[in-house]
Amino acid sequence: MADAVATYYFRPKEGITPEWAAKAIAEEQTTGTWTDVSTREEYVHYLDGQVGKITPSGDGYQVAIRYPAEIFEIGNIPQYLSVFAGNLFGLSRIAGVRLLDVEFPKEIIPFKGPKFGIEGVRKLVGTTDRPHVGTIIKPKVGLNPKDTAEVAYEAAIGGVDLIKDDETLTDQKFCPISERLPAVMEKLDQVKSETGRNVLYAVNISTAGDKILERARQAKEMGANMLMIDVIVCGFDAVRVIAEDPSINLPLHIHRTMHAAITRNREHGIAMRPFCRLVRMLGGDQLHTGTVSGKMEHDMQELIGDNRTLTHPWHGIKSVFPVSSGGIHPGGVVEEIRVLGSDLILQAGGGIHGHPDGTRAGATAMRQAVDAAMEEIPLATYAEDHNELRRALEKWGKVKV
Ligand SMILES: O=C(O)[C@H](O)COP(=O)(O)O
Ligand SMILES: [Mg+2]
Repeated sequence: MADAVATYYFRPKEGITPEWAAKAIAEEQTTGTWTDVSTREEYVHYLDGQVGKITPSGDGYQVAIRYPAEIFEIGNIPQYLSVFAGNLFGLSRIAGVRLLDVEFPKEIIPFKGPKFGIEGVRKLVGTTDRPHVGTIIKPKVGLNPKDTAEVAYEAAIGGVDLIKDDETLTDQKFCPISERLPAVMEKLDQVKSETGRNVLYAVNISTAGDKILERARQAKEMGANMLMIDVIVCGFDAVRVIAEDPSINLPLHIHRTMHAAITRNREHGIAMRPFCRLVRMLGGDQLHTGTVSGKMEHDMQELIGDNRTLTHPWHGIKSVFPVSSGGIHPGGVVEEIRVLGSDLILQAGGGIHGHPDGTRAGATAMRQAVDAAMEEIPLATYAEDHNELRRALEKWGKVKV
């Protein structure tokens, strides 16, 4: 069996050598502890972590640690995480340590991955190469089911391919799924009969571990055509449970609320990359990875690499649609596509519902911006005879998000 290799950035505290720190990580995560122990029998050493070459990186170092495949309980993601990303973060002689990436050998990926992937989602929507445009209904909480459906209709008729709930909207009293989902689907059916376009609605089924599968099945019965999961707060296994259930068979939109508590610090925590790999192997079809032009903190090189991790060939597992979301508006669309390519979902909440002429015009403006980018026509030129785009650029063209 091939080994798994995890790459870490780390910075030892003063007086601690990088060699000591890297060995401490490898030992803590495999067969050692803070001192030698008489119970570490000779026969357990085949599970030892192997420390690779240590190279300087920023204010610290980078190292690859090889974990023998046998240390993993195949298919047990909580256990995998405890190996790659467990106790090591708390070692007090190391000032900071960040898990940057994991090379997973095929042998420890017993999962089927996305059922749809980029190609499958494109088929549902009926596109070939342009980026998809999505919207998050705003305000993120508070609207009743009827108004939610009305906003969804306006966005869909204006041109979006995808509508999604926001991360904090689940099944509260003011907008229960049992009323919201049928109301939105009815409006999307109306859009289908009026325009022929198939628009997806990712209803947020995030909930407790013992309820999520039931909630997913109920959503399917109520006519859902996509499901959304907040992966960090629900846990990675939530994606697997839903993706593997044969009765569901719907594309999964994966939001990463809370990720920045883990991913944002460049010196400590876990980069987005390992999360991208986990979501892909576990069956997410779309995943938020960040934006080039939006409101959330990001590192451009990491973002580009994260999106590639989702879209490039990998162990024969289907690709995942990367989602740019958070402070996106028509003025940023060209830059997003230039840097991230067109296998991308551009999702705007404020950047659609905040359009001076309302949601429908906001959705149309986003689509016009995508068309301009695909036709390689400068946005300002395209806006001259596309009123919705012009009005959006007047409002946000010079705004620093
Ligand atoms: O969940 C998201 O991605 C955000 O709610 C995006 O909202 P915004 O486009 O208004 O920033
Ligand atoms: Mg949100």
